[in-house]
Amino acid sequence: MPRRIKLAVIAGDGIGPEVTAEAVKVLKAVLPGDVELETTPFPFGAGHFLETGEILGDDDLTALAGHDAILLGAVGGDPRDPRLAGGIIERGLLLKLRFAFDHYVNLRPTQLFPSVASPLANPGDVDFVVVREGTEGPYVGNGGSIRRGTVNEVANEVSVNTAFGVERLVRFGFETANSRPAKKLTLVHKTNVLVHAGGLWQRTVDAVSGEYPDVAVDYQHIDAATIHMVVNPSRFDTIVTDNLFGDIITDLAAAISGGIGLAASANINPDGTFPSMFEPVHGSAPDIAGRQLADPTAAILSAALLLDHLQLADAAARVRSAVEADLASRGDAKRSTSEVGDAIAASLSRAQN
Ligand SMILES: NC(=O)c1ccc[n+]([C@@H]2O[C@H](COP(=O)([O-])OP(=O)(O)OC[C@H]3O[C@@H](n4cnc5c(N)ncnc54)[C@H](O)[C@@H]3O)[C@@H](O)[C@H]2O)c1
Ligand SMILES: CC(C)[C@H](C(=O)O)[C@@H](O)C(=O)O
Ligand SMILES: [Mg+2]
Repeated sequence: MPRRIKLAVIAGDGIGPEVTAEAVKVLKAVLPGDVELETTPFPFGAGHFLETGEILGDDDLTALAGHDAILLGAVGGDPRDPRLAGGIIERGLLLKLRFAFDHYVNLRPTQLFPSVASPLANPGDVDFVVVREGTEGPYVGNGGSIRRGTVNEVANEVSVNTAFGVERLVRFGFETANSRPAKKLTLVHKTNVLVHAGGLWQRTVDAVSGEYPDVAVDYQHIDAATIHMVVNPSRFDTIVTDNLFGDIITDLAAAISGGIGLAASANINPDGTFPSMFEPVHGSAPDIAGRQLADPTAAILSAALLLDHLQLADAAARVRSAVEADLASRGDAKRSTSEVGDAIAASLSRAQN
């Protein structure tokens, strides 16, 4: 019996459909003959909301939950569109998925491939992974505003950090660090100012570190971490951090390692109760959408993370090698989104035969 993978595909908005098509193409090219890929498209996104008024209902969550994994392109429209104000898509769709499916690990690997130029003069060996918490922090929606629109307005956005949530993330961080050659974990936070949340994170790292004697532990404040990431990124191996710091630092990580078009991510539910979701770090890029200008590499590398998650490590490694070879072969000539996907898929199909 061939193994069947049921993949839900939320192509989304802007460049989402363009890059997702290439990721699916690559998945089809790399999967061994005894693995069948069944993709089911879901229309969610800003465009779907504007057409139908629907964002993501309970029935939709039930339908998605019946899949082995979710591949997402990007969602979100023009930030100036008043109909999309208040993060209606980001909160009502993307974060709702991450929260409903308990994607408490947001894994964002950063690697400077040998042939890729970094804006840093001396990047050194850039190879680290950010283990970002995905279901807590200031993202939970615990906030509000009083006297809205007046000069006396007061707005709150409370960061929620639970012992349960921090510990499970920190444990995943130590497992990740322990599995990597450098075995180094850096907690990134702001313990000098956010003393309550920071204290919980620091105490949790201290407590769990006792179980991982081979992992060296370091700490950096988020502001200093941005300096180190630019001046000496090779000092990082595994970064453990909260939801918001992780969001910001992974855009910086992308920028130093070849750009946002190469940055992949995985929203993981490690115990497998719910499907994990794989998506590029980037957004829907309305400024370049619909013109085949987007680099699909981030989506393709996200598909490699999906393969890892489904225990298809060989296929994942082959996608990464094909991407590495493709990056090395890139000259000055601009290729379209589908030309990049075609080239990577073709090299995988050739290797298969
Ligand atoms: N996971 C997601 O769905 C996700 C993530 C981030 C932002 N968003 C949403 O996307 C919309 C646009 O957000 P933004 O402009 O802040 O960020 P963005 O990542 O969409 O774009 C930032 C810049 O990077 C460029 N870029 C992004 N992806 C690229 C690619 N694959 N190849 C080449 N260039 C690329 C864009 O052209 C733009 O100049 C917003 O609605 C935002 O909320 C969604
Ligand atoms: C669109 C937004 C909600 C999202 C986040 O902040 O997590 C994005 O920036 C990301 O990095 O995936
Ligand atoms: Mg982000």
